[in-house]
Amino acid sequence: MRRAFLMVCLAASTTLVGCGDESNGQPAPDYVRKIIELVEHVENETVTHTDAEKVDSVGDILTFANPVFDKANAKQVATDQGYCIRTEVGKSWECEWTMFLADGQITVAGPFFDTEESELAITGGTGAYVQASGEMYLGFRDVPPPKVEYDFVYHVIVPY
Ligand SMILES: CC/C=C\C[C@@H]1C(=O)C=C[C@@H]1CCCCCCCC(=O)O
Repeated sequence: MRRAFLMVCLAASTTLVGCGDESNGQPAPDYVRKIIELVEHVENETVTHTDAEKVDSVGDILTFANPVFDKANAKQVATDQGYCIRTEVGKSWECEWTMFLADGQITVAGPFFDTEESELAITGGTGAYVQASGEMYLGFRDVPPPKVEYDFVYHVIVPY
């Protein structure tokens, strides 16, 4: 049974499709891995300060809702919205946000570091991304001020 399952599983596999383990004797659901590369343009962000006298303090809340472009940074393909809470002044924030793509939503949670790139966990999704998991890499893009753009690379795992 296990051998037959593995053969079917391997036969169905491509670089994007995998098979789970059989820990309880039953074939685990297959899954699709997808890499989605996007460029976020920071256009709408607001910081609500917990201490009106300071520009940066623990507990500050940053909310945002931005347009998101394709990998070539040529065409808008999505929007996002979310928030981050300041956890360590000058160093890090903790964030949650939703990416709205044409075929569904992807949610993430995790850190944003002021001077380092970060990885966030994919926490779920809707539409084509129901039960999504995986991780998202956030990278800084070198663009002339006052522009701010981020690379968002989603490594999504979706059962099918
Ligand atoms: C300038 C950063 C603006 C938007 C938020 C980012 C985004 O769109 C997705 C994740 C980012 C989270 C940024 C958290 C903190 C940035 C601090 C910038 C500031 O103090 O104004």
